[in-house]
Amino acid sequence: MQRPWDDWDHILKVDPDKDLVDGETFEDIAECGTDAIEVGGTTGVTEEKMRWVIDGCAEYDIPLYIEPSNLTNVVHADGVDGYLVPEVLNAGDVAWLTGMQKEWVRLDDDIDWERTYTEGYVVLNPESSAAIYTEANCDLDADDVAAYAEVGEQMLGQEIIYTEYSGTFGDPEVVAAAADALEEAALFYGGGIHDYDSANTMAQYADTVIVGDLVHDEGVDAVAETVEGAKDATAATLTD
Ligand SMILES: CC(C)=CCC/C(C)=C/CC/C(C)=C/CC/C(C)=C/COP(=O)(O)OP(=O)(O)O
Ligand SMILES: O=P(O)(O)OC[C@@H](O)CO
Ligand SMILES: [Mg+2]
Repeated sequence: MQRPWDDWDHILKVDPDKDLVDGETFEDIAECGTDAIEVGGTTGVTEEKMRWVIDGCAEYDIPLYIEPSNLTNVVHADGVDGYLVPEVLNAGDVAWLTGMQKEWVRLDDDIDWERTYTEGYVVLNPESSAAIYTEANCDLDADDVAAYAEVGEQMLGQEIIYTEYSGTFGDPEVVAAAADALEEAALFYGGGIHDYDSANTMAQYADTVIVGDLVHDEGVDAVAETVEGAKDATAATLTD
């Protein structure tokens, strides 16, 4: 079955709690070459801030997905193409696997299941907000991460496994092990991608790389380089 992310090599994750670089606009963001925009962040994301980004990006012809981090930042608005809901496979508290999801389903009467997908996260940077909030067990070696990826796909039916090193560049061997463990599920990688080479390295293993803080810290030209790195890795795989 065709999935929206099948052709995505690169996602730009915009954090509504962070500013754009001075002088840059949502139009610049939409046109930086990325395949899709995911809107989300762990801390400080309110409905109002979420709407600011969604409204800013909605008019451009690029897939726009909300990645909620809590119940209050799921926004239904024109221009939103869908929802990518985290399920943290290595969370220390089951609230981050099924608890918040249960509350969302209980309280939101407008969930469009046709456009709602889940991401089976393995959170791997113990210093990230995501790890701290979810009390994730990040003390995992490559075999552990590969096993989580397999559990996610084979036992929990996840179509996306997301190796998440938010804020720091991860270990390519760990990401490679996760890639080897998957059959059909897509492997997402995010964390610390900041230039052509870092994107190119992880895109050799991951189906899709996600770039976050770079857009807020350095801007769209730096992001465009990472798009190139990711696309070149995919092209090299196709000609192998
Ligand atoms: C069901 C609903 C409505 C929500 C589910 C919420 C869940 C399970 C969230 C899981 C973990 C999480 C907080 C994911 C958000 C995505 C993410 C990891 C964003 C990156 O955040 P960081 O870079 O760690 O934090 P900053 O915001 O500080 O940059
Ligand atoms: O901000 P960075 O480190 O690029 O991480 C991207 C993304 O995986 C965060 O959820
Ligand atoms: Mg971040």
